[in-house]
Formats: sequence, C-alpha cells, structure tokens
Amino acid sequence: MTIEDVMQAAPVIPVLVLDGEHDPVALAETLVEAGLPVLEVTLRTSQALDAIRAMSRVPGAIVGAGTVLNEWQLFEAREAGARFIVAPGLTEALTRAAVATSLAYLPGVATAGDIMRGLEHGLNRFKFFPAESSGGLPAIRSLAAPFGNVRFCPTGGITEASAPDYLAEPAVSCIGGSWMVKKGMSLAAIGEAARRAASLAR
Ligand SMILES: O=C(O)C(=O)C[C@H](O)[C@H](O)COP(=O)(O)O
Repeated sequence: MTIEDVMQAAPVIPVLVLDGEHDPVALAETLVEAGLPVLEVTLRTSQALDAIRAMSRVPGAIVGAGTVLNEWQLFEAREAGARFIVAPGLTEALTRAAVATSLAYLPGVATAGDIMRGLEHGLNRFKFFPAESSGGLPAIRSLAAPFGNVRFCPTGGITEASAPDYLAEPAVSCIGGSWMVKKGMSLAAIGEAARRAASLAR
C-alpha cells in the first residue's frame, strides 16, 4: 500500500491518542463502520503498539503509527503491524530509514525547505503540520504553487467546522484530526462524528 492509497482511502484520518478510555478494538470497529478505515495511532501512550497490533485485525481497518520520531520507533511500529508511518516533522535519519522500508510514509512539513528535503528523497506526499498554526489554507495555497505535484494531509487544529474548506483545496488529498475522538465522548458519539467526517466531500 502506497501513501497515496492510504490518503485516498478516506477523506479524514482520525488521530488517536489511546489512553485506555475505550477498548482499541471497539474504537477501531466504530470508526471503520462509520466509514473512516484509516486510523493513525500515535505512539504517545504506552499502549499504542499493542493497540496497533489488535486494531490491525479489525476487518477493513488500515492502521498506521503516528508521532514516529526516530528509526527505532519506525521498526517497532512496523513489527506491530503498522501499514503506514506518520511523523510530525521531516528528518534525514528517519526519512532515510522509512524510504528503505516498504512502508507508506507521511512526514510532516511546514516550510518550503521541508518539502524540498522530502522531494530529494523522492517523496511528494506530506502531512502539513501543525496546519492551523502554520498558516492554514493560505499557507497551503502558497506552498502548492511552486510544488505542483505535491499533495498534503493537513493536520493540527482542524475542526469539524473547518474541515470542509481544507478538503475543497486541490492540493489537499485528505486531512487528519482528533475532533471525532475527544476525551469523554461515548462510542456512539464517536461513531456519529466519524460518520459526518466520512461523508465530507473532497
Ligand atoms: O504528533 C503527531 O505526530 C501528530 O500526529 C500530531 C497530530 O496530528 C495532532 O496533534 C492532531 O491535531 P488535533 O486534531 O489538533 O488534535
């Protein structure tokens, strides 16, 4: 599976910080059933790798690891069954390691220099992070102008209200966000928010 396949599989990628509030398998089933099959499990909590392992067995789920900061975490995530890797930024060491594996890889960029470093490694799909505080849609439009075949997955600060505008942008393939899985939400509420996210047009 290429990173383009991952980005085309759903308009919205839920960014999950699993802290034990919900059973990871039940959460994955809820999101997949609602129409959001691509799940980014951030390696920010101790249960993330076990959750990737368990959630990967949910039929239809495309489970990846987020907040991957170094080569070691890349290999741990791959071993746990992650099918794609998301990093908040773009570093030489991690990018070299990721390109050497067959895993789909989505590093974060926020500047033209970041994008150029990615292009030098043969990448042209990037997370735009942190999207809102890095300039939002105006910044994406400015960056898309010189980099015609680059596509973005903006993430960071996107809400249910701002999501449609991001998805309407030609350089945006999909968006990431945590608004459909906030603390204190029941699985039913998560399912409803996910269904609304899944129905967004791009
Ligand atoms: O650490 C990473 O690698 C990340 O994936 C960062 C997340 O994309 C954002 O924290 C999600 O942003 P919100 O939707 O504003 O919650």
